[in-house]
Amino acid sequence: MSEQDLFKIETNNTVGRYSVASQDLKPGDVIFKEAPFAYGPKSDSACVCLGCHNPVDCATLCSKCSWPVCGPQCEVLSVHKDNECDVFSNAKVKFQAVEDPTDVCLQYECITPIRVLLEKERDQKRWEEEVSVMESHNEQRKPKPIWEFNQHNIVEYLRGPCKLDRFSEDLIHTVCGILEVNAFEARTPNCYMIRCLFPKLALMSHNCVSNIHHAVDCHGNGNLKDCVVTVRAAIHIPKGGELYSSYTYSIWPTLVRREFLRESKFFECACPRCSDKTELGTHMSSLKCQRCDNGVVVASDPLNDLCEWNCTHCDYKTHGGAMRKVFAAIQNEIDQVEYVGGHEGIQQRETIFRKYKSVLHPKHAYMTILRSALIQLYGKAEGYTLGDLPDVILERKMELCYQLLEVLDVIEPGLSRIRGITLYELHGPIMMHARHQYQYDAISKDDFRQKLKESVDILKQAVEILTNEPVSQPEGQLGQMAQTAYDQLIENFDMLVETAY
Ligand SMILES: C[S@@+](CC[C@H](N)C(=O)[O-])C[C@H]1O[C@@H](n2cnc3c(N)ncnc32)[C@H](O)[C@@H]1O
Repeated sequence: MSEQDLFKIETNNTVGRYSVASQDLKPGDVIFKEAPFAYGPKSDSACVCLGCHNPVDCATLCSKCSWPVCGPQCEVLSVHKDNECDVFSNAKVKFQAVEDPTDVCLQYECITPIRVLLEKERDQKRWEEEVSVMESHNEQRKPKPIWEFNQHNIVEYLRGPCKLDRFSEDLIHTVCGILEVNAFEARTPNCYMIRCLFPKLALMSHNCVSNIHHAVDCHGNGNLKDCVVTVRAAIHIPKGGELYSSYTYSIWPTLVRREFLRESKFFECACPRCSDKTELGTHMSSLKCQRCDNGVVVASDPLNDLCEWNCTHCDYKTHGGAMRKVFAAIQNEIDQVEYVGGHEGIQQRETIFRKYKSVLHPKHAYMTILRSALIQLYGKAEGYTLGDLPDVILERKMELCYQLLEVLDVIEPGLSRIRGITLYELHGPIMMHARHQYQYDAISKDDFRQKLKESVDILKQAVEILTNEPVSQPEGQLGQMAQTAYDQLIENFDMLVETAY
């Protein structure tokens, strides 16, 4: 079946163009695959190689244009050679040395817009049909500081020193807007972030609970087919059902998601999750009431950021503005430990977890974010590998996984990457814990067999999700590992039961 059969484009006054399924879709069905129109460094990028997009120290420069690359193998990659390299070398625009190559490098702001503009000239048809019609929100962006920033760092730079004055100011601003509103992040094989303009993927409307799954397969070989996205149904989608992706981090609370969408995508999200005081029963925005101890504090009108927040049991009330401050403070605390790994990372996150346990609903977004990080650390951090963990920590890891999955089943249903990873993280502790219990005579052989089967079933679900991920990415590699582990477990199941004691 051709991809045109799987979705079609419709239009309405609220979202503009959007996509609907043109037939019933089941989880995992490939809706389409596409190569980007262009890809390149993100806005606010640090210095990266202009061929493979890995970070560089800027000591090695392209022999033709003198902008940063890893070496001769990267300067000849088409994504650089056929784009900015020509422009910079013809106009003799040199890269200005930077003190710290890991800082944001303003000179890089122009790279991806140049690539879009040059691709427009090479592929006029795709530009006209798929890209020129994209939303740029120029009118909303004009009064914002970003417009002036782009005028100075991109528009004037391209039309002046880069001698690209064949592109009008309006067109360059529109390209900047198209990128800001429509580009998706992807990771290079070394896991560095770039942005890609996928015109079909950008047709999907936003919903804070998405029903599609997209995975970008990036090989770093520097041509356009290098970064192909595969879009699948994450859950059952009936014929005529709208296809939704999520433009935000799904584990943020409503106030934060809506603010992000307002600021960067220029619309007020009113999806069912945002409209519901309880976030579809997850309570990812709710606080525990400090006055009555029985109720939870929820927004009276979640689509109004400044509404009153009330306790469900007593007359306690507060204000959306105050809640936003509370969320910002907690987010800040969590951000501070973002890169702290190992024992320290575990201790610091557990401390924050304990601190907010009596304040936030157990499934609150920030408790969920902490859970997700702790799950990754327990079982991997030094001194905390799965074989090292005592039962009490195995139990902690299982509890964290089950609680996280309860939330993910609602906000990331079906074939979502984070569900796959969490299921994978859960299967190991179940198996390990059951073996210990059996060895201590705390459970019978039949119970052990049952627990082992539960673990294998969970691993199977992880395999079904993660083997859809490209093997160029860590999740795809995890999928391969999970598949091997699953095959071995199935083959040796009886022997494992017999020899575990
Ligand atoms: C990536 S584009 C999606 C395609 C776009 N509708 C079009 O016609 O080109 C994102 C823009 O679509 C609109 N949009 C997407 N989802 C929306 C939603 N749930 N509510 C309102 N507007 C939405 C907003 O204007 C947003 O900036």
